[in-house]
Amino acid sequence: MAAPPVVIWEREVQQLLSPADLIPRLEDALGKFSRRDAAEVLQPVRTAVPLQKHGGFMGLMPTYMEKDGVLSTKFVCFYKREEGSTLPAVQATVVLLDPEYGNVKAVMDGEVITAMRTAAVSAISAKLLMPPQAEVLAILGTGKQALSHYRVFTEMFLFKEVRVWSRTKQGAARFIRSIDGPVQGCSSAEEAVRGADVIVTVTGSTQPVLFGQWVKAGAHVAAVGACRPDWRELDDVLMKEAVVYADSREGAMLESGDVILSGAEVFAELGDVINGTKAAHREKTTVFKSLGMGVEDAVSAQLVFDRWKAKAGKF
Ligand SMILES: NC(=O)c1ccc[n+]([C@@H]2O[C@H](COP(=O)([O-])OP(=O)(O)OC[C@H]3O[C@@H](n4cnc5c(N)ncnc54)[C@H](O)[C@@H]3O)[C@@H](O)[C@H]2O)c1
Ligand SMILES: O=C(O)[C@@H]1CCCCN1
Repeated sequence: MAAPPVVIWEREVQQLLSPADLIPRLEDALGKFSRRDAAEVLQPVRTAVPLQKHGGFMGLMPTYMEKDGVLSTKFVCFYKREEGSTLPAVQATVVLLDPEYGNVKAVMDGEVITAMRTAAVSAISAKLLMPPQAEVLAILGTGKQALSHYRVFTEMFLFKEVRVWSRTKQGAARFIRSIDGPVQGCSSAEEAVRGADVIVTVTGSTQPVLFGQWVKAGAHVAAVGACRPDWRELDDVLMKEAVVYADSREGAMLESGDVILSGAEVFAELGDVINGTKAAHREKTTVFKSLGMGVEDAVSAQLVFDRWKAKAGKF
């Protein structure tokens, strides 16, 4: 009989994971995913079960990395929350299994993993696609992902100015209080993004919050929210003018309202750029449409588990 699973919760995951260690593993995983070699990564588009009564979805994100011996799934519930709601917008748990025996090895909090790996993948997109000498970063939204994107982007890049916009004054004030570094609060999304070299959209909006006419030619946009086929964060002008990259082409075609409803073409996956099979058009306006992938959670969870074992002196 297999040993019972270990439970690794939020504070411990936080202590065991860092963007600097995660980024090379995520780059490797994105490249493997885009090679579509079933022995490297098997990852179907997530199943989303509607939670009609609560205005949300339960996403199931299984992944198998045969060569690396990693089998995992994330359960993630995400909701469209009304303004003023105190309930969380995203709740996640990652389960790591033994691919040979099929038993669960570890159950871990998925909040820190989701926050960190999503921001790290956006930072990889910026590293590959933002204009050279990018000076101004703008963040639209001030929730959990906004915080993790601020932390990872300011750790990885040197911006002269960071701007943030929230739909509420309280949201912006809370964000500014909780970060440890300079940031300029803006009273409109337009004010925040005009002239910005890199723009991150991390809102719970289902309608466009970023419009192409505001975006400087050559800027890079990492679009992280709007993960349902009828939800938007970006308008048609931006989607049609930009060169569009995605984490998963299939995911974008099935889940991204920004891609589906604008009719924009996905030029490449981030993994294609990492593999050198598609160009990084830094000289053009670029959009990275992030939907989030199970393989990102798989490598993050494996890293947490390896570190946990080393710390506990196990195996
Ligand atoms: N791509 C990925 O891998 C990935 C991973 C996690 C979360 N997400 C998505 O990113 C978004 C942010 O997630 P989070 O965990 O930071 O949520 P959160 O609830 O902590 O923050 C959401 C932010 O969006 C703002 N917002 C909500 N509705 C808005 C509207 N109509 N207009 C403007 N602003 C609005 C809120 O005020 C808040 O600042 C969500 O859409 C979530 O589903 C994507
Ligand atoms: O990949 C993820 O973890 C997220 C969760 C929230 C909805 C979008 N995708």
